[in-house]
Amino acid sequence: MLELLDAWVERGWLRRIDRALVRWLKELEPSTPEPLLLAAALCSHQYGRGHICLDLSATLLDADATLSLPPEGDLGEEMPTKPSQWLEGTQLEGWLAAIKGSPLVNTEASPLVLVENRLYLRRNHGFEQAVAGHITDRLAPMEVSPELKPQLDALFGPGLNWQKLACGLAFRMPFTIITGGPGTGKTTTVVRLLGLKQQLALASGQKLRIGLAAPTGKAAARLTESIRGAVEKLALPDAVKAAIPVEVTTLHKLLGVIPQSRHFRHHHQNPLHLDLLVVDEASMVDLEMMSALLDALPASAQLILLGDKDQLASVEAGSVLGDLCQGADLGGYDADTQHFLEGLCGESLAAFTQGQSALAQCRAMLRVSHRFGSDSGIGQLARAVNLGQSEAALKLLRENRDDLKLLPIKDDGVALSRLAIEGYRGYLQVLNAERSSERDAWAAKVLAAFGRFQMLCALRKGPFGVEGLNQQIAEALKANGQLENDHGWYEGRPVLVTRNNYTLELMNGDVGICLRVVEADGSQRLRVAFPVVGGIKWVLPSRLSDVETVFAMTVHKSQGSEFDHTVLVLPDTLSPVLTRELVYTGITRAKSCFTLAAPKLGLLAAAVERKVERASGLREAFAGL
Ligand SMILES: Nc1ncnc2c1ncn2[C@@H]1O[C@H](COP(=O)(O)OP(=O)(O)OP(=O)(O)O)[C@@H](O)[C@H]1O
Repeated sequence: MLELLDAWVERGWLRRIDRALVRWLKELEPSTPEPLLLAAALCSHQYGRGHICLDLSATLLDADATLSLPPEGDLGEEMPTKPSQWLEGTQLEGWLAAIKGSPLVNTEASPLVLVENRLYLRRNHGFEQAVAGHITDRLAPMEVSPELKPQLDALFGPGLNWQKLACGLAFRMPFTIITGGPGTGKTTTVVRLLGLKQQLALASGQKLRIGLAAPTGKAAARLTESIRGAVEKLALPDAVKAAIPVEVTTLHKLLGVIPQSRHFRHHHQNPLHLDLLVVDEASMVDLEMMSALLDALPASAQLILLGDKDQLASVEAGSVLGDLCQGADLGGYDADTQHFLEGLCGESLAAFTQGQSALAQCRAMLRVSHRFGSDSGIGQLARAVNLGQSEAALKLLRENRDDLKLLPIKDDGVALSRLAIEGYRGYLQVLNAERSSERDAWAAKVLAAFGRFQMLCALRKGPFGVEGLNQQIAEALKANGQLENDHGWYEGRPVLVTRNNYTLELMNGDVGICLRVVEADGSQRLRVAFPVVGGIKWVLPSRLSDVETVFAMTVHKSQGSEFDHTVLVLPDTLSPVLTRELVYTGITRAKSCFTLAAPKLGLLAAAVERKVERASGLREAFAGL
């Protein structure tokens, strides 16, 4: 087995760390049967791809597809034995028996845990148990005042309105999930909710300690902006408005990062001082972070998660929001919740009682987009993609609507370069035209203009990956006289921070632009301007190590951001990362115009028809409740 794993590592099929785990297990227990060693290697490999566990029965059905082996493009001769070949003839019962019999599994502090057909690395099982446990503790309904209906009617108007019902659920349940697509009013709803809750608390002589958090700095900045706008619009006394926080922090900052460690300052022994916490962009929160967050939240504090369940799952392992929102389209309300919600809206909700579960009682799905009306191309395209209707999606893209464009691209890259030159012209013009403005104001204008256009792509490598596209676009802008240079540090270079830097207080996902500034002594120097709450942070390029040029950005990195015009560049071959969730996330980053640039249109259909599910036991954890 170890030789086989060596061959897989050499081929790039398996990570070194997966093999190291297996070697360690064999050292711990030299008599470990090979089927368990294989399962451990695959389990570790799956974890690297975002899965919380290895589903053994799914693996037996299609081992190579489950692990997407061999990687794209590996057509070499003399293939090593594939997992499917090694497992040929293996029955689930036999595999489970070999796993269960080992002291490495399901014994005290054993490195592996088996639950039904799911094999976990112990720490992942721990995180999953912790998340399920903390949420289960928050599923008991609270008493609701009869005054709630008129109060909600005053905020949302009479009748059936999912925003109102979401708000109602958040008065009834200590844990609430509000999910919905772009512009369905998640922020609006939660701000009205916070206004009402704080108003009631202040009237009874208390003040709620409210926290607002998002997974990345970019998402936090965007949310701060939209919450501030929504609070201003509230028809509430100034004293109440002043008691609603508008500043959103990152989850890392909220929990208190301890540098060089996986631990946080806040945990169950040093909980957060909060009565209510709202976490936006919850689809980006991975299982480990969710576990840390719930551990740090006092039992008395209410938690509200906001997010779009159909977006890509977190970059790190897990698909917490997706798992918790399984079946949310159906409603799934039991008789008590149905009665409560019908009392609030005065209409029958009998159509929303299928698929009942304990979790469904604290979930509301917002169903009407206020940003994209029914005739909006972006809205219709997002819906078609979400439903897996690839033909309808293509038809919409071909209709040449104002807000949807289709750009077939050829090998020479000319069309794409032309689009980039056009798209990035705006911020480069602002950069030059506003140079004489005050320094921070200039940078703020350049950054705002840069945020109006963004190219997104699926992959990192290859001509249609982030590296190839960045190079191509920078070259095109330089050749067109818009940039002074196309490598190293140059004025106009937009950069993305790729790793949290606590010293500089820059977070993974932050975007800055390199500008030539005049120093106090009259000398000129390149500095990178980053938007921060209340101003601009200027950083010398030499202090920035983990950054990359961001004319093109992966869709993964774009989560939590929006751009007026978003271009999604598809690759020329089908890759495992190209999925419905990725295309949907790319489309929904667009505020007013979306362009699909594709060398092969057929790939759109293939991607849209492929929905990924990350293996985890979170759904099962709530199924029986
Ligand atoms: N009930 C409503 N009636 C009219 N307009 C609304 C309503 N709810 C929200 N809006 C408007 O729709 C827009 C989007 O709302 P909001 O930002 O709350 O949505 P969201 O779901 O948080 O969006 P996203 O997370 O995609 O940015 C805002 O301009 C908001 O003022």
